[in-house]
Amino acid sequence: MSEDDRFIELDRIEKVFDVRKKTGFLRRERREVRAVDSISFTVARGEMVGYIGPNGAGKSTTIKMLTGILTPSGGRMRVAGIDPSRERTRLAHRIGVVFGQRTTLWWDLPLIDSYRLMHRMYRIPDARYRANLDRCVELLELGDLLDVPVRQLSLGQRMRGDIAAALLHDPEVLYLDEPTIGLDVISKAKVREFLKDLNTEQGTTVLLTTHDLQDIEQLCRRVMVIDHGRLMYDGPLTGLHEIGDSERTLVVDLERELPPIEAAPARVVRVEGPRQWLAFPASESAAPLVARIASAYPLVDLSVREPDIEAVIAQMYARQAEETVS
Ligand SMILES: Nc1ncnc2c1ncn2[C@@H]1O[C@H](COP(=O)(O)OP(=O)(O)OP(=O)(O)O)[C@@H](O)[C@H]1O
Repeated sequence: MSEDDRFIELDRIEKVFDVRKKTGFLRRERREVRAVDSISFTVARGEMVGYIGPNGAGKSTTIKMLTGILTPSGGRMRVAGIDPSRERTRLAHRIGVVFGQRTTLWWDLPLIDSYRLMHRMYRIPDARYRANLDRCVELLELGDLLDVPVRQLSLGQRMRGDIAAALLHDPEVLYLDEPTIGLDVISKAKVREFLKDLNTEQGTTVLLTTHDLQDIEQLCRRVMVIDHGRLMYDGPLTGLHEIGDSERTLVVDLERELPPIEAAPARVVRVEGPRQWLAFPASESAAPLVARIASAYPLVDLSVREPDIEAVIAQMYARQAEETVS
């Protein structure tokens, strides 16, 4: 494996928090929280990977370790050849971070002043700063916002401002923690479009944490699923359907109301007038089923619906929980 193939590398990384809880007047109970539990993965230079999981799964803790904010309790980690917790400042010049729930911009200053401060803090060469700022202002449509104090920006405007701030120093890696949270549909589309271009045109490596599965569907070919600090899945988004053992749905419009269609292994799950919904295993090909129904029933229209990823993940967690109990 070349250096570029292991641009981000985690080898059995752990993070254990020591939590002290008050249980009485003078009594405190110590408890260990294993937020990240022996996680290993590599991300190649230029990849865009989704990092998903339920609340408290360990996503933010992983990202904080990748930036050097937190030191792992065990394991080995490298980002662009650098050990994040040992050389946090050196790494800072090579990575950009956007935390959707928190801004890195100066609240009371006009947007442009935050950028000027970052220009100096990161010692970005003037020409590069100008070029990056111009590109971000154009693509993220920030032109009219540069003189507005950050606190007056809408959430979507602020998020675009934060993304630009993370990119002024030309980072090779961008970590995004919930970049579309709370945004309206149009702002989400703008942010996604920008990230897609950034990845394909600039070759920026992106690790994306999100609860919005459309972010993943539209941006990432590879997805990692984490739960209880453990990596449960690492592969293409389409593979999640398979391991979720999920079903696809055939929506059939008939010429008139008829008794439920018989077409095993598909089964009718809903009927509304002449429209019937049939569920069938996602692993089965739809073509023979469609052909059989078309030859035996008076069809007007027909469509296949893919399983909902959210449902697939929920199913995956449920199965994992069952396995733990049994
Ligand atoms: N500083 C801390 N001290 C103690 N426990 C912590 C600390 N930070 C996180 N945890 C715990 O570690 C676990 C993982 O938290 P983390 O924030 O990484 O999850 P997450 O996947 O990012 O969740 P969310 O989607 O809700 O942001 C949780 O049980 C959390 O309570």
